[in-house]
Amino acid sequence: MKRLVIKVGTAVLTQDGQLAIERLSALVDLIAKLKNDKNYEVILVSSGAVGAGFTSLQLDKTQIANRQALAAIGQPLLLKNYKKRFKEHGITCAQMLLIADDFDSRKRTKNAQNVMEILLENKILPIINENDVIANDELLFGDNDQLAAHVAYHFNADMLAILSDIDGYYNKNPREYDDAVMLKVVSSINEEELQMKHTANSEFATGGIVTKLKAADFLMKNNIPMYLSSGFDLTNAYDFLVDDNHKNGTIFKK
Ligand SMILES: Nc1ncnc2c1ncn2[C@@H]1O[C@H](COP(=O)(O)OP(=O)(O)O)[C@@H](O)[C@H]1O
Ligand SMILES: N[C@@H](CCC(=O)OP(=O)(O)O)C(=O)O
Repeated sequence: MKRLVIKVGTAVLTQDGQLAIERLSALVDLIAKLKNDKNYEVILVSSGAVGAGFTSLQLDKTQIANRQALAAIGQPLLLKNYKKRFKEHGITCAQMLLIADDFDSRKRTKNAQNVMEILLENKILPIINENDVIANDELLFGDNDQLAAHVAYHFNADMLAILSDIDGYYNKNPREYDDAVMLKVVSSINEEELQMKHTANSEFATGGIVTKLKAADFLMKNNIPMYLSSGFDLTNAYDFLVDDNHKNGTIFKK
């Protein structure tokens, strides 16, 4: 049986200060298809708590403690929406809030692994986010891309799929250069690419392309492939994840 981790970013889940419910629903439909039709085990890593929190309370999001408070407000809102839509497919959700440090502790990792196996055995959909309230450094410098990579590794996934606001990895930033070309298969990432400036495209996001490259680099070193594709238009994700047909999007694989 295949075990997939799917990570979705803030830009996909929010629009103009609101939750992008249509995109969230489309993501839910894709995951339901993978679980119900293909019998895959799926783990969802979802950003969007800070953005969702801002829909209820407009705190100054340049302050780290405010962003943490927004995450605390937004996380249940996000889960409420996921739960409602997954229920329409007969899927029950569970929430796991983790920070990078949790994977430094063997005991904590083992506890989380035990819980994960019980959830997956029972066909539950685990939804993971960073535990933003306590993850001070993470909110400033970290991101869910790398958390998702650690989730894929520690929970023995066969692949990580990142559904982003960009449809793949290009030889240069496609938002700055019209002649940028998508790299469909990437088998190594060099130091220079890993040191590029953080360039998150949405105001509530912390990632950017570099965090995706770091996630891919970590996974490639551990022989787990990563797929990067659009979370706005899921056509390519359906082709690849449901139909095993790599028409577009980037596969990072050694
Ligand atoms: N070489 C590149 N290929 C693709 N995207 C790039 C590249 N360089 C910079 N970017 C930027 O990275 C963004 C993706 O990161 P981000 O906005 O954080 O996505 P997400 O919200 O899905 O985590 C793209 O929208 C693009 O603006
Ligand atoms: N934990 C934060 C996510 C921050 C983050 O990594 O965002 P993104 O770069 O869009 O994946 C939240 O839920 O708002």
